[in-house]
Amino acid sequence: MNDKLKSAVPVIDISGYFTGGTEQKLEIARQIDEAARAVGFFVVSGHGVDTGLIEDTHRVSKAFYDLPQEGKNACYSGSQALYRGYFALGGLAASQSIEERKSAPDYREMYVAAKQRFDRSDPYYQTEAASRIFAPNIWPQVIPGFEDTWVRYYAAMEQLASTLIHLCALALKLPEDWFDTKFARHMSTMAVTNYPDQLEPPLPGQLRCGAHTDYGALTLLMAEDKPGGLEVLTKDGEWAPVPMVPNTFIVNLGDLMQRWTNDAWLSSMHRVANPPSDKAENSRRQSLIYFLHPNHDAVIECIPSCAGDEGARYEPITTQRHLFAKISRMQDVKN
Ligand SMILES: O=C(O)CCC(=O)C(=O)O
Ligand SMILES: [Fe+2]
Repeated sequence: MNDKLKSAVPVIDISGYFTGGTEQKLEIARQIDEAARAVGFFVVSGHGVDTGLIEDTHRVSKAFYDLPQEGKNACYSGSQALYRGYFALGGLAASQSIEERKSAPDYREMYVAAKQRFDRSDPYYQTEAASRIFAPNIWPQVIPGFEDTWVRYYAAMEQLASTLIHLCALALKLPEDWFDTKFARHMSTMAVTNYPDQLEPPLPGQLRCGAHTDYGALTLLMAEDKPGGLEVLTKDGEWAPVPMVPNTFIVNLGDLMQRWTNDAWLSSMHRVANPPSDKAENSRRQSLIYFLHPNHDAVIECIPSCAGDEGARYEPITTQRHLFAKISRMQDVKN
C-alpha cells in the first residue's frame, strides 16, 4: 500500500462511539467528514460485530456457491424485476448503471436478500410499490442455517448502519437523530457476491465488477483479502486499491448521500479488478455487502445547511425512483 492511499482511505476506530463521551463521538464524526469529502471511503474498526457471525455468514454463503449450477439456478426469482435470490455469472453489469453503453458482464455471481423482520400487517408495507420492494426472500433450503445466519447478519448490519448514520449526522453538524425518520422503514438489501477463480482469461473489458458508484446511502462491505480486489477512483484520477485490514468493514457513501450533501460528500467510483494472470487460478473471493437504503418513499433533497450560496444541485428524488433506475440498467445484460 502506498502512503498516499493510506491517507486517502483512512481507518477509523468507532469503538469510542459506544464507550466514550460526546467529545469522542465528535472526534470520530470529524474523521468521517474528512474521509467523506476526500474520497468517499473509510475503513471501520472497533465496530463490535461478532466475528463468529461474520465467519458463519461466509461459510453458509460459500456452501451455497459450491452447489451444482442447477441447485443455484433454483434460487433465481424468475424475474429481473424482482431483486432477490440468485443471479448467475453473466447476469449483471454494474458499470451499465452509469453508462448507457453496453459492457461485458461482471465476472461474479450474486445472492440478494431484503429485509425480513418487520410488521407485514402495517399498511405502509401493503401498497403496490412496497409489496414488490418487500416481497418475501428466497432461501436455499438445502443449505442448513443459511436463512437464520443471513437474517442475523442483516440485523447486525442494521445496527452498525444505524451507528454510522448517527455519526454521519454529527459529521454534518446536524442533530444525531436527523436521519432517523428517513430510515425508520428502510429498504436496505444484503448481497453476497462470489468472484470465482478465473480459469480462463476474462472477456475484453470484463472485470470482476465494473466501475460504478453505489446507489444508496452507505455500503458496509466485509470482503475476503484475495488477488483481484476492490479499487477506488481517487480525486487524482487514479485507481487505488482499498486497504484490506483484518476485522474491519469498508464503508463507502452512495449517490443518495452525495445528493443529500450537495456533492460535499463523495459517492466515488469503484470497481473490483481482475486478479493478475499468475494468481488467477487461486483467486476465488467472497464479499458480504449491506446496502443501506432509506425508506422507499423518502424524498432525498439537499440538506438545508449543505445548500451553500448556489443552492441545490439536484432535483429531489425518492429512494425508490433512484434505485430502480440504476438496478434495472445493471440487469440489462444481453447474453
Ligand atoms: O465485492 C466488492 O468488493 C465490492 C462490490 C461492489 O462494489 C458492489 O457490489 O457494489
Ligand atoms: Fe459498489
